[in-house]
Amino acid sequence: MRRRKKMRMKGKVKNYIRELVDEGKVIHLSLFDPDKVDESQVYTIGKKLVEAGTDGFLIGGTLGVSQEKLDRIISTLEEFGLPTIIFPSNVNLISSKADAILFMSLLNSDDLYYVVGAQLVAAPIIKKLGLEVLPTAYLIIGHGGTAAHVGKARVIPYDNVELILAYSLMARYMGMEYIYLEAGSGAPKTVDPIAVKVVKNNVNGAIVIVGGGIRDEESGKLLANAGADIIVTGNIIEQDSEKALKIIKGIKSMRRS
Ligand SMILES: CC(C)=CCC/C(C)=C/CC/C(C)=C/CC/C(C)=C/COP(=O)(O)OP(=O)(O)O
Ligand SMILES: O=P(O)(O)OC[C@@H](O)CO
Ligand SMILES: [Mg+2]
Repeated sequence: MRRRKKMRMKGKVKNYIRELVDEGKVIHLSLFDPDKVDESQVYTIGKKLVEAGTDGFLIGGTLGVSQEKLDRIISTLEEFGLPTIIFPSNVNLISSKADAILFMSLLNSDDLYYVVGAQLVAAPIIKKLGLEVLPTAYLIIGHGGTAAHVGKARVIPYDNVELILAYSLMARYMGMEYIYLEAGSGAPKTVDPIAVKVVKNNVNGAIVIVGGGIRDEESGKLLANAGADIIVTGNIIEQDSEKALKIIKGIKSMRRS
């Protein structure tokens, strides 16, 4: 594989995503959880994911993420010249090595800390580090997983499309540009494609990210067809990287009309 020239994506991630979306492409982002991944495998797995067509990397986890390991994993993934985007669970996951951060607010949390508290503490640090900010509404739906527990989320039922849409509209009206519909890492079921379709069709100008429990090509394509702009997979990369490559290839073969 021709190594993409090592272009710094700092400050260019938002445009990179927007261009891919405008070209009618469905974006795939590979999630590396520093607490779960074997560091010696990061380059090898990353290389396979890039060859399969992944568009960039999310790096983050809920528990057990040390700053040192986070930095080392980001630096390794930087080699591929694709965006490295922090997927934070708390303020300890801010690293100058990354190109951007999903500046997430867990809008359906019962704890203000996860709505505006962590964000308040993080903001001046992000400014100092010059990290590009992707303003994101993080909505935990259905199963929720570790993130729901840690983030004290009042999980939105899978089938409550009306509520998912209301949260998404609220987020957009507050100026957020990305809406992350999260079923939770390792969820037994993904977010419902119907919910994705309703959000994509009704929330003007938002980039819709979908993740949680996507374990096969079929579900990846279903969610992409329903309107997801960005598909995220994490656990399947850790558990069955061959399957992860299939999911990526399936998504990357799609073109929006
Ligand atoms: C903006 C900043 C710096 C912090 C706030 C971030 C927020 C809103 C956190 C609240 C919700 C939360 C705990 C999000 C975690 C997102 C995440 C890293 C999910 C990935 O989950 P995994 O850690 O991979 O799950 P498992 O390890 O259980 O598979
Ligand atoms: O690990 P999976 O289930 O792919 O989920 C990805 C991401 O949405 C987790 O927060
Ligand atoms: Mg984790």
